[in-house]
Amino acid sequence: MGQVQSRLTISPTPTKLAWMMHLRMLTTMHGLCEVRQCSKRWKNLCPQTKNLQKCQMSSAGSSEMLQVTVDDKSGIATMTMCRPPVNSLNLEFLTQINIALEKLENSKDCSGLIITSKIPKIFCAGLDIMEMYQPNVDRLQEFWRTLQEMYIRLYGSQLITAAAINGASPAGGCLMAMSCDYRVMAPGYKIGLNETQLGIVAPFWFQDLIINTMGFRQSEMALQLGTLFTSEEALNLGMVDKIVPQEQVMETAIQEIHKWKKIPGFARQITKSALRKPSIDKLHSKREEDIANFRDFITKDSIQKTLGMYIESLKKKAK
Ligand SMILES: CC/C=C\CC/C=C/CC(=O)SCCNC(=O)CCNC(=O)[C@H](O)C(C)(C)COP(=O)(O)OP(=O)(O)OC[C@H]1O[C@@H](n2cnc3c(N)ncnc32)[C@H](O)[C@@H]1OP(=O)(O)O
Repeated sequence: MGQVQSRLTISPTPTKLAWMMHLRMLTTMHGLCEVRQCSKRWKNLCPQTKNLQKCQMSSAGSSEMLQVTVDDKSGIATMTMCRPPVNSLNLEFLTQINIALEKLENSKDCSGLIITSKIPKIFCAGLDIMEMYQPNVDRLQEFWRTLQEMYIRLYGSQLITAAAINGASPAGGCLMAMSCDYRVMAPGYKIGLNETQLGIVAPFWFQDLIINTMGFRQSEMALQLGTLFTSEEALNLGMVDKIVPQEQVMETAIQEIHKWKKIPGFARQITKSALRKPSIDKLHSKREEDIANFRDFITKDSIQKTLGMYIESLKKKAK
């Protein structure tokens, strides 16, 4: 990538639910208008946002879960996930992604976004299963709301968005990739909505997203069977748009965004919004119902038992 203008590093946050709720309230309160007033560089963020970042960093420790860089010349941002071992999405990680998405969305200097991973062979393992196993119910609901938020922000983004899928991308990882405008993937990995294989159910908005991406019939089969597709199968189905060797994934995503940037932005954005708005509106209108449904489903004894067995199988496999 060319000259990097600035870098925003968001580090892990404390785990307390109260803090997460506070964070959400702050991001809502200091959302659109304040961030718009921010200067060109991330380091000149508005006071409220700066404080927010300081809080996060000071309570953080040294690991970096999400790195965001913005290329000065092209206005293309790169969001690199780095939450070992497999970039699974827990409440804190999702919150950081949402904060970064909000900032990028409201920066007049950013026109495109690439999402990728720093973890070898893994794009994103989907939701952190530990969030759903023996959960605290308040946190579980907040977790789901934060995932909804990520989908609404990413699928509804005005930016040109691309997923540079440089590793495995099951379930929530596939959701994240499909929420982008374009997907370029390296060969030899798996991607798909495999929820039924875990004994859980992809909610209606996951279903709508895959249907919007690759059509009803193929989605119907993929969802019921919980199929994880190879990169090549995903390309044939239209789940991803291009396969290139691993080392070319990022550069290809950048080139693709450049191509999209040649289209008048206003026309492209209105078109995108018209196409995606019905799905986003549907989730908005059923948001609380969807959270309650998720909570009631996940906390069932039978589902807890199934999740416990799945966790065990993952642990055994990892040994
Ligand atoms: C009404 C609606 C109701 C419910 C809807 C709920 C929707 C859920 C959507 C989801 O996203 S569910 C999550 C689905 N994800 C998966 O099934 C992925 C499972 N993981 C894998 O298949 C593999 O780990 C991998 C292909 C991603 C990577 O393979 P590999 O490189 O061989 O790593 P390991 O399998 O050895 O795993 C390393 C380490 O990471 C832990 N782990 C893996 N995935 C997750 C995860 N999603 N959440 C939390 N932890 C995960 C795994 O247990 C290993 O941990 P150790 O402590 O044993 O090292």
